[in-house]
Amino acid sequence: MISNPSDKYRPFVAFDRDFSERTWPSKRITHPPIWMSTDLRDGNQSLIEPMSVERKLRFFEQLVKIGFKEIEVGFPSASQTDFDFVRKLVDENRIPDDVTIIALTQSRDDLIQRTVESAAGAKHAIIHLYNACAPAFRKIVFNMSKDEVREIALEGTRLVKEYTSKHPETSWRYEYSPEVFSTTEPEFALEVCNAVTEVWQPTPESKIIYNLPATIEATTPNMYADQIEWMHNNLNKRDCIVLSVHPHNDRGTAVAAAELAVMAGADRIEGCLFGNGERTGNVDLVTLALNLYTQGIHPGLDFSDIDEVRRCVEYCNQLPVHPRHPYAGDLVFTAFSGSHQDAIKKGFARQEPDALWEVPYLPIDPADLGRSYDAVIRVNSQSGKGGVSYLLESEHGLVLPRRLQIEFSRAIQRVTDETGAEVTASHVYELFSSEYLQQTQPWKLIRHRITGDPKAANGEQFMIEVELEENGVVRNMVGRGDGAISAFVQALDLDVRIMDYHEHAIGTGTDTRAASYVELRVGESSTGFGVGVHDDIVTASFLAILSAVNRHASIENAAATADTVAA
Ligand SMILES: CC(=O)SCCNC(=O)CCNC(=O)[C@H](O)C(C)(C)COP(=O)(O)OP(=O)(O)OC[C@H]1O[C@@H](n2cnc3c(N)ncnc32)[C@H](O)[C@@H]1OP(=O)(O)O
Ligand SMILES: CC(C)C(=O)C(=O)O
Repeated sequence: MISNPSDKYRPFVAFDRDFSERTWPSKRITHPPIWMSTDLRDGNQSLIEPMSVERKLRFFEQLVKIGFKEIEVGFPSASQTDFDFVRKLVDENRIPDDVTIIALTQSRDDLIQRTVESAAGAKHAIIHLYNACAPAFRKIVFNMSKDEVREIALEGTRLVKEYTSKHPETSWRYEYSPEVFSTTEPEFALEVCNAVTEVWQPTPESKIIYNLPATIEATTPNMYADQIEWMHNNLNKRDCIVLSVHPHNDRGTAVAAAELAVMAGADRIEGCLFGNGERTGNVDLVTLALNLYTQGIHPGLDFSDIDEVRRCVEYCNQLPVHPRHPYAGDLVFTAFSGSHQDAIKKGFARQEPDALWEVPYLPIDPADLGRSYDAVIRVNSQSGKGGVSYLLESEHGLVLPRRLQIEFSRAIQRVTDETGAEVTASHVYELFSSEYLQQTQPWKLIRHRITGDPKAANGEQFMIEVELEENGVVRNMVGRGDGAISAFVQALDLDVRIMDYHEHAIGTGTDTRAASYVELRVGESSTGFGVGVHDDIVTASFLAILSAVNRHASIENAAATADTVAA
């Protein structure tokens, strides 16, 4: 990089005066624009390996399924593949009646003729003609004056009119793009478009499309919006015009540019799915459509199986969609960090099925896009109790009390810190199970029998006879209490106090099981949890007590071993 970039680059300025009449900043988008997919043309021409006819067909069918009514199908005069593809669509009646195909051409006689030939016979078709109008292109590419460049557009328009009139079986429309509009003087772009209007003679019933491309994105989206609003205000016969935009993403702001352009008066947007296209891409139509959806406006495009769309596009373009791509990436409905997981978990728990969407951190309900909640929360070293407990609850129905969540997430943290890797949902359960459910040393429950006597003295209403193993040795013990749990604790004859107790059912119907969580203090030690899961709720609570006692013993043993080693 050079030390003073202003020696090499100048800020782009569209107007040589302030465009103070702008109104777009206070506008809101209230309905979707007309969408035009240029995946099969602008998207295709940017690929390392352009699509075969088979891939193009598959893409076309996907676009129709999503709900596009305008689809640019290629640059038929550029290659036999493109020409054959368009003919195949027409000859094999593959274009639904409510879909209009678009074919792009340079403004050259032979190319226009072949383009019209490719689409002739379709029910509805648009011939899209372009020529670059920006100063650098006039000087470098064409070496022409403004008048000569305007004449390229007018001559092309006359030829499109002439050749299309020979095929009245097709309902033709016309689209003109002053290519590189983004860096063209607005007055000149206006002059060319108004002159084209005089030649084409559009009507309110049969409108012309003026597409104003940011062929190269040159400035901030607000300036593009100014350019669009100025054209919107000044074009002749505005009621006979569909005003279209075609933003590229050179500065990474194509989506914003398109949105502001719609606020500024654009009726239509051209772009590609997931932002494929020349260099940094065309504007991403998926993001635009779903941005609208999250504002409560149906875009008229259906992305309710976004993974299927993504797979199709990846196959056809032979390019991956980034894992963080808005709405569609593999990781966009996944939270790794603890506070995000905690908030998402709480959000899901409170979200009513038909209420306004309010889950923190998730701008859209993944289910609306056919994504599942399962992938929402994943656990690594950045995760806290929220993610861990969400996985146990969603996968295994275990609703951990808050202090147990904290206790167990420390165990997970130790593993993720050691490995540096993500812990899968099944690994979380394995760790939980070995930490709490499979602790059978020193105590293991064999069987028990409880009898109750309501007339017995206080604290003696329940009697338990319990068979246990202590370090593999069978022991039969008896205890009494005012409940089954206190009777069991008495039978154990250990210095333990139950500090907290929770229980809940897992599942419904005949498959219902019970989970018990016990927070227990042994002697004067700090408290620790135990968990029991069983078909019978009383047995689950005994298992939870033994789990807590056994965990305490194993922690003590580990500490004693560490002391011995240190000594
Ligand atoms: C921004 C965009 O995406 S625009 C679309 C771009 N896409 C493509 O170009 C892909 C398909 N194109 C092609 O395959 C070829 O360009 C073809 C087949 C259309 C034409 O090929 P060629 O005849 O070899 O011409 P080439 O592509 O080199 O174009 C350059 C010539 O066309 C002229 N030209 C460029 N654009 C236009 C235009 N829109 N209208 C008229 N003439 C044009 C140039 O001034 C140049 O003329 P010159 O040879 O007299 O100097
Ligand atoms: C032909 C035009 C619309 C184009 O693709 C562009 O300017 O990017």
